[in-house]
Amino acid sequence: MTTLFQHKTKEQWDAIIKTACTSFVSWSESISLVDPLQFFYLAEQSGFKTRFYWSDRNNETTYVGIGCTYTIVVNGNEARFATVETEWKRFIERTTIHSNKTSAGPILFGGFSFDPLKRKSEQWQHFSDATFVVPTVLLTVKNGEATVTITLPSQSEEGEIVRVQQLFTYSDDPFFPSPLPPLVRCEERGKEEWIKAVKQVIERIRLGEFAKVVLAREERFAFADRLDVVALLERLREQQPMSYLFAFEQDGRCFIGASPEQLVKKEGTVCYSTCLAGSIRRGKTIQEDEELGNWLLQDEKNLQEHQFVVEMIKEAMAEMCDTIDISPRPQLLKMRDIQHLYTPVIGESRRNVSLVSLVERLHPTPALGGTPRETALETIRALEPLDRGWYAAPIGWIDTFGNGEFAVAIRSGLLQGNEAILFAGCGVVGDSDPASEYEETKVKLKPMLSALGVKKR
Ligand SMILES: C=C(O[C@@H]1C=C(C(=O)O)C=C[C@H]1O)C(=O)O
Repeated sequence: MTTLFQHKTKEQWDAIIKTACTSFVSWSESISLVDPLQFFYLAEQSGFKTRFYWSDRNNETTYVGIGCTYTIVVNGNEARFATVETEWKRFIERTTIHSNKTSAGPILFGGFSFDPLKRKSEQWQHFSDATFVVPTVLLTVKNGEATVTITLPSQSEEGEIVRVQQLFTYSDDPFFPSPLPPLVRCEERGKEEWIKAVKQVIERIRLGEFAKVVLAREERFAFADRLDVVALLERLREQQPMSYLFAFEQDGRCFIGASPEQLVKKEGTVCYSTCLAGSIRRGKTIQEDEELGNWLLQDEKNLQEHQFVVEMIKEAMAEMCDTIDISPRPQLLKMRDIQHLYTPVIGESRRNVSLVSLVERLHPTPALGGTPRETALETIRALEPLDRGWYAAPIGWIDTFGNGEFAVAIRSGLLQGNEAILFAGCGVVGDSDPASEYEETKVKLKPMLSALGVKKR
């Protein structure tokens, strides 16, 4: 065990890099346990412009990525999933990997946009339809053990190595996230327009055009000062311990959230997915909470919304898996601010089924798009008064063995300087009531709002 690579001299680094006859070199070492957030914080201190944070909903795996040695960017609808997969394979072929553990090594981390056919708005200009990075420095914390993986081009610039070294020299500094600045303004955008869209969708469902469409909206918040991603992550980690925590930051813009929804996870041939749709707030007392939960478990409208998701995920998993296991009825998933109908799915994947092909097949499920998928997407494109960008889309990681996990990036927002843009949506079916759907989006904004310290509006 070493403390964060401090022992390595410049000559030793040079020796590792220069002996590689591939384009990239990656090596991993165990280090003493470090708070992943402190590591994330160090990136800024050392002047790296790209960083990401990921921890899964069971807190089994946390990744912090700093810098970017390799980037995959795809714009447009054509083959964005296949391109990410091919480019990742190409990268692995061109890299010498020194790692003493099978579970440690470089990963590819990134996300997709919800709908590449939607015209990109100004705020999402810097987020492509697929952006994935292999970080220069990766911290992996798995089951209480920490590993650092450094990945560099074999022709690394002198400065790059110095910067990585510098990162480790800061590593013992205490970390002080800045306090969150007070809210100065909030903008509830297009409430009337959104409610009108919900009404239109309800009418068209009743006419039999489609069965379910998810409509989302955004709210904008301006603060007195710059928002500190570290402070926000620290609060999300404390307030939403059962969620996927994610942040992807490039050049001062950060997409961040705490999502309860797994899209898919692959571990060897075992695949996991979840159906999550149908929602109600948490009760103020234990009794009220139970009553609300029981109501949700029996409410026809919510069960129908949920069933569309179950049917689609079941069908997709059955195509990709030899066997699947899915419970016959939903259970409750209780998060801090909201409870959902929840049905987990497990499958044994067919040969040659990759994680990225599962992501492609599953996105968007009717929990975020609708049923049937294509008509729902066209309706969202035409009626929804916003560009979702990376909201409601897959975000996650893949390792060199093809294992990895993607969450659905909901309960999320985009941070830029003093501003936060938050997103929330809900499934609309024939029996939906526009005013209640609007209230539901308010509940779904709560996780990000509480993390931002915004209480009553
Ligand atoms: C669309 C969101 O959430 C999705 C929609 C749900 C619903 O309609 O009940 C529940 C969980 C999520 O799949 C969101 O949080 O923004």
